Formats: sequence, C-alpha cells, structure tokens
Amino acid sequence: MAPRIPASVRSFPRLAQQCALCAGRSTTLHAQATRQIATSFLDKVAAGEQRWEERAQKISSGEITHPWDILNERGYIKDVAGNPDRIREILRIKRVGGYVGVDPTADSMHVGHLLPMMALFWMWMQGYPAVLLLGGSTARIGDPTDRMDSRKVLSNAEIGKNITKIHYQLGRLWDNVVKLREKYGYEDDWAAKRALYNNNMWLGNLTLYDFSKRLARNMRMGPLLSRDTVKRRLNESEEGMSLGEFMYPLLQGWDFWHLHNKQNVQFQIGGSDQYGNIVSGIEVLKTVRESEEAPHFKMDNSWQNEPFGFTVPLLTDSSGAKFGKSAGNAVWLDEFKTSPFELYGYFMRRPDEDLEKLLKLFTFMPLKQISQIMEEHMREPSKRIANHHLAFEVLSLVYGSQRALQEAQQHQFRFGGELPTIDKVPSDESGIITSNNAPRSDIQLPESVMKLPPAKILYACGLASSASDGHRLLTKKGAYVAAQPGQRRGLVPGNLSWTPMELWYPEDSLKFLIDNKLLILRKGKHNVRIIELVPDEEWKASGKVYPGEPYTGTLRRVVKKLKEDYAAKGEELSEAEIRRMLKELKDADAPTVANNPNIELLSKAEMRLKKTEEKVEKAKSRSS
Ligand SMILES: Nc1ncnc2c1ncn2[C@@H]1O[C@H](COP(=O)(O)OP(=O)(O)OP(=O)(O)O)[C@@H](O)[C@H]1O
Ligand SMILES: N[C@@H](Cc1ccc(O)cc1)C(=O)O
Repeated sequence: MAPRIPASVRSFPRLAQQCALCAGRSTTLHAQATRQIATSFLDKVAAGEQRWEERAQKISSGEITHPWDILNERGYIKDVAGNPDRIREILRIKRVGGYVGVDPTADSMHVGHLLPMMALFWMWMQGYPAVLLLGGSTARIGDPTDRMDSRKVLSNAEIGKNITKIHYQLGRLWDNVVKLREKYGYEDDWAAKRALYNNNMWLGNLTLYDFSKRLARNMRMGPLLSRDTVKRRLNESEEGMSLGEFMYPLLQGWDFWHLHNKQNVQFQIGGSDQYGNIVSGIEVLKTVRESEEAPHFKMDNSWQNEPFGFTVPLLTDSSGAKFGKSAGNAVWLDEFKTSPFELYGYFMRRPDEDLEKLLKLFTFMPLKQISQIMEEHMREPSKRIANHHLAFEVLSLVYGSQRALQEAQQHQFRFGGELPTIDKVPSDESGIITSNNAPRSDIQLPESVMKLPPAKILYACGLASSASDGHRLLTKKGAYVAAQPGQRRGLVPGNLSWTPMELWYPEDSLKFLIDNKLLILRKGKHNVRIIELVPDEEWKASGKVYPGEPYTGTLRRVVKKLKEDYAAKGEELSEAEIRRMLKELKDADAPTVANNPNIELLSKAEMRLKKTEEKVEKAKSRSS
C-alpha cells in the first residue's frame, strides 16, 4: 500500500507555498515538491504520528499519565493562559511544540532561568518539540515588565558578548538534557525536535510595513494600556515609558507567531512575571494569523490550533525576592561568576522543607525515586542526602555529570557506597573539547594584538598551540570569526553567525571588531574566545603576558630576571656574565638558547618557564 501523506506534511508551510504556485495551473511544481520529500522521511513522519495516536489512546485509558498532570504534580504550573480542559485535549491529540525565551541582557543565565526551561525539557522528554529562544533583538529594548525604570541601553559589544555566552550555555544545556534523558530511560522520539534560535533571525528583518499591516493595524490599544507595568510607568514614574518598551510584548508576540507559523509551536512557558507577555503573545499570534489575506496561506484557526501558555512559579531567595539579574541576587550558570563548587554549595544549603519541591522542579527523577530519597533524607537529615542528589542533578544539567561528580567528591559525598552513573568525557590530554569542558571563553588582550597576523591572534588567544599551528588552522579553514557569513564584515548587532578566517592582512582583522573593542573567534564546535581589547598600557600594568607576545620570550624574561635579581643586590651583570650563565643553562638543558644572537622568543618554552627559573636560581648560587 502506498504510504499516506500525514496531516502534518499536508500543512507543511513550504509545500503549501509550492502548491499555491501551481494552483489552477500545471501540476509540475506540485509533483516536483512532493517528490522532493523522500519516502523514508514520509515513513518516519507517519510512524511518529502513529506513535502519537497510540499514546493519545493510552492517555485516555489512564495507561499513561497525562503530560499536563505530570507538570502539575511536579509544581511547574502557576498561571495558565488558555482554557485548561482544552489545553489538556490539545496536548493529548497533538504533538504541539513549545518555547521559552531568554533575553541576553546579562552575560550569563542564572538558576532562576532554569525553571521555565525545566518545564519545557519535561515536555520534550514526553515527545513535544521544544525551542529555546535567545532574544537577540528583544534584548536591545529590554523587557519592561515590573520595572519602574528603563533598562540600560546595551552596546553592540555587550550584546555580542552576552549572546555568544548565553548561546553556548543554552547549547550545553541541550547536550546535557539529552544525556539526562538517556540516564532516566525516557524515550528518544525522532519527532520530538529540539532547537535553539535567536529572534534576531526574523525580528532583525521585520519591516515596518509588515509589522503595521499584519499586526499594528489590527491590534487594539486598550489591553496594552491596561497592563500593570504600563499604568505604573505612565502614572507613577517620572521617566515614563519609551515606545519601544510599550511595544515589547508585541515583539515577543511576533516571536510566538513566527515559531507557530514555521515550527508548529503552540505554547509558551515563562516565569510568573511573563504572564502578561504570554497573554499578549497569544493575542498577537491570533491577530497576525487572521490578517493573512491570501486564502491559500491562511492557517487553520480551529480549537486544535489554539495557542496557549503557562507560567512557572518564581524561584525566590530566602527573603522572598525573585532571583534575577536586576535584583542582584543571582546564582549564575557561568563557572567564572559562580563556581560549580559554589553552585553545588547553594543547593546543599537548601532547607529540609524545600527539598522535595526543588527535587521535583530541578530534576528529571521520577516522583517515586524522589519520595524514596526524601524518606532516606528524613531518617538522618544531617547527612543531607536529598541536598546531594539535588545538587548533583543540577550540576549534571548545567556542567555535565563528570563535573557534577567532581564537585560531589569535593563535598565528600558518599552515595551509600554507590557512585552515580556518569557519562565519560574525553580526557584533557585528548585535546577534544566538548560543550562541558570548553575553556574559559571571555578573555582580555591588548589592543596591539590587532596588528598581528591572524595566525598569531589565534595563538595569542589560545585557540592555536603556536603561530604555525594558527597558520595551519587558517589554511584548513578551521577557525571562524563572528561576522556576516561569507563576508569580511562584522557581526550584525543581535546576531551570532560565523565566517571562516583566512590568511588575510593584519589590518583586515580590524573589520571584525565590534564597537572597536570586541573580537569573537571560534575553533571547532565549542571552543570560543570572546576577546575584549584593553589599552596596551592597561595590559602592561596588569603584568599579564599572552602566548607569542613580542619581547616577552623566555630568554628575554630570564635575562630580565637575572638583571633584576642582581640589581636588587646592588650588582650589575656584564653581557659576558649573562652569556656565561645562559650557556650554563643551556648545558643544563634549560629551554633557552644561550648563543641565539637575536635573543629571540622561544614560544614553546613558555610553559617551562617555571622550571627554567628554578635552574637560574641554582646557576646564580653556584656563580656567587
Ligand atoms: N527567579 C526566577 N524564577 C523563575 N523564573 C525566572 C526567574 N528569573 C527569571 N525567570 C524566567 O526566565 C525567563 C527569562 O528571564 P529574563 O531574561 O527576564 O531574566 P531575569 O533574570 O528575570 O531578568 P531581570 O531580573 O533583569 O528582569 C523568563 O521567563 C523569566 O520569567
Ligand atoms: N521577555 C522575556 C524574554 C523573552 C524574549 C522573547 C520571547 O519571544 C520570549 C521571552 C524576559 O524578559 O524574561
């Protein structure tokens, strides 16, 4: 029997576009479009639909717990935007997609952000497609919700740095969620797609014409004006509100519409402060959907396609204040802002009465396992069993289970003689970089590095092991710069895209600078450097040296140190004496070349400097 075309493919937007082209005319385009979709793909889609139908029946018969009930039992649902009975039915019969958005208004996410994401990950584990959205465009305005003042306007460099850092944090979360799904044995369903997008992809190109025609013209002012934040800002704050801030919910709503149109997304999740934005988003989605004039592009608006959303409770600190960037009480997911050890410690300090709730919210453990852990914990609370489980699971999500284990060991945790199962990550010596062991991404270098050829910049920032390795990388096109794809032009603000680096002239590197001070480079998938350029004097004063920095070779430093040490004793070393000492070092196999007439820099010796200095000490004591 020929495979049937499932409903989801019939409504596939691109296909619909092709069909519209041939409507009433030749069917060649239609045939071409249909043929382009391989039968194996159709079979996969059909199998996915079949699975979903069987699942829907099992939910009806009570064989499988309804996903909405799972979210409820675990405490994820605070306020619902939509009719709960209808939502339940939609979730039962349809594999609808969901999304959570985060604005890169800081250079890291924090623990509070994990909460709406955990709800989304739980949906994904149950077979629903899930999108994490980075608000590259929306961050340029900043969500005004619950704020009495406007957010600080971010420079292109700040936005570029924030987007890059949060993009990689989100990618790492997804990698670890996949591992945790395996750990807990949840089904791997091909049709449950996962994605990470940046709303600058569509908001960056949205024309005022489209915005006005599809949305602004049809949207009423009343509901927008009656929002609490708007009323308070207009009536009580001296600063008032900018038009951009007023329009913020419309842009967030446009995201919802875009993801609905292109990715079958039908629900949005956020922290409880996002309720108003989610309600406005539903309104925007419906308004834009209805404003389609071409009948063949009009999307179905029956109840099965009703958009909805819900909020999760806010995670608060001990004083009840929302954990967040603005409140200044965030526990960060960036190891250089809050170390993994501190993050582990934060969960170790949660009081007994919060533990069950937190295990439900922050882990993928089945409820039965949580009850067992709680029983064990309450038998001997001082052992902090539940805290250790909680901290271990959160660290596995944020940094991977290998790192979680390291921190657990540091906290002297004994898992009743049984160590947790962890995924093996490549050792440091292997040189393989994964999302969980990627080195520090944000570094500083002096402005003068921009005068170096690109191979040396790669060496300076640690992406290459030497300048010649940098050269090799460039010829293989193995290094990238954040820029307009395929062009020698810097990044479009709000975007993160890459273009391969080449053996260009030093002055060409300047074209990729953001705000004249930020350069973003990458090697492989996860090895990123966000390079902030500081004035040369500031660099010099810091006493730091970068690999390959001119006039800072080992030999130079050894000579300088010899001279300084003797000068401290009130003695002056002659050239001949210095040469003799260097010769002695060479004979002692120290990594310097005594008879090098140019006193050239020996980059490889950098790491061995300490060893050399010890030998210098010995040589000095022998000669004195
Ligand atoms: N403490 C928290 N508890 C639950 N959800 C949170 C918390 N903090 C942020 N979120 C949610 O994470 C998502 C992204 O939040 P956002 O980017 O506004 O960060 P934020 O820390 O709340 O920022 P700010 O404090 O500057 O408003 C939103 O859905 C928000 O509600
Ligand atoms: N407004 C959200 C972030 C967000 C941005 C765009 C979206 O489409 C969704 C959510 C916040 O500040 O928390």
